[in-house]
Amino acid sequence: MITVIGSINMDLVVDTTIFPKQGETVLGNRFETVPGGKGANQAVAAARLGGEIHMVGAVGQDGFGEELTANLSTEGIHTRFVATAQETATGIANILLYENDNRIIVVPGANGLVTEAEIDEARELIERSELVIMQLEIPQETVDYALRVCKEAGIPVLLNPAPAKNFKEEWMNNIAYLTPNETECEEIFHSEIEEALEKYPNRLIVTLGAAGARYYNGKEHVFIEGFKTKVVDTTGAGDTFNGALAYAITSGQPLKEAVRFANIAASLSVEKFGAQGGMPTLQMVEARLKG
Ligand SMILES: Nc1ncnc2c1ncn2[C@@H]1O[C@H](COP(=O)(O)OP(=O)(O)OP(=O)(O)O)[C@@H](O)[C@H]1O
Ligand SMILES: [K+]
Repeated sequence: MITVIGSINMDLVVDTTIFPKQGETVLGNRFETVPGGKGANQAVAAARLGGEIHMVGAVGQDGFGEELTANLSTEGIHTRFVATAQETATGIANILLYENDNRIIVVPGANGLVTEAEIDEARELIERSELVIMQLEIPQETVDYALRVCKEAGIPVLLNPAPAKNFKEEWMNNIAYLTPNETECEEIFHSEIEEALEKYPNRLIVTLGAAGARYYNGKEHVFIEGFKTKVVDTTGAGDTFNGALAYAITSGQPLKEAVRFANIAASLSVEKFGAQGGMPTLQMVEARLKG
């Protein structure tokens, strides 16, 4: 059983060919609301593969909150510890798609109210988990506290350090697996990737986009190649990688196989639109692994 402690957002996606200047109004092409937030996305990725997943987080007392909680339940995720905050709205990400790139404004809302009290409430659940997954879209103090709770209980933590600016290197003592992409790795360790990897053998796994992922096994650098595929939308690739890595590790796969499994799962996710849209089932990953 895996517990995910993290963010739950509604992504408000606007696709436009004209970008407004200050004070200007333009007409966009398309608008969609899609469930997101790194916490929820990683929970969905692991659940699609068949993992038993509990989510710890918060939404507001509004329509988006209801919709997002229902979405998690539909994916088979336990939501008993998804709190409904009275004081603030559900977290949102306002995503503007423009000229094959994006501009994003995140309003954390209820995600900012995932506090130590919520961790205490879920403590019994956390202590029963085989693995806890976290990211950095909830308050830093909460991550700090949850890491200490997990350390005391001997529960391994997989931490996806995004956004990287919220990471503290002292946390490494309490982290079993850290999964930055290359930019995040440099931002966190202020050194060459090789040097950081050698400092944390079998614990620091750096994702390399289409190229796959790498880590250091104590003797040599290990590169696990990505699976070449036709990309539709890479949103959610990192989240799929993390959810799948957690699932594979708790299924008893050695690190090398687990990273290969996560690469394959993430390669399937980039073939479809949206963060959660392309997250694969176990059968889909196994079929691609067999080639
Ligand atoms: N174009 C691609 N083709 C195949 N696999 C991909 C591609 N892009 C990403 N992946 C897979 O997704 C994983 C995570 O990608 P990446 O290193 O870009 O992380 P990220 O920056 O956190 O992703 P994102 O923020 O886009 O979700 C990679 O390790 C790889 O397995
Ligand atoms: K996708």
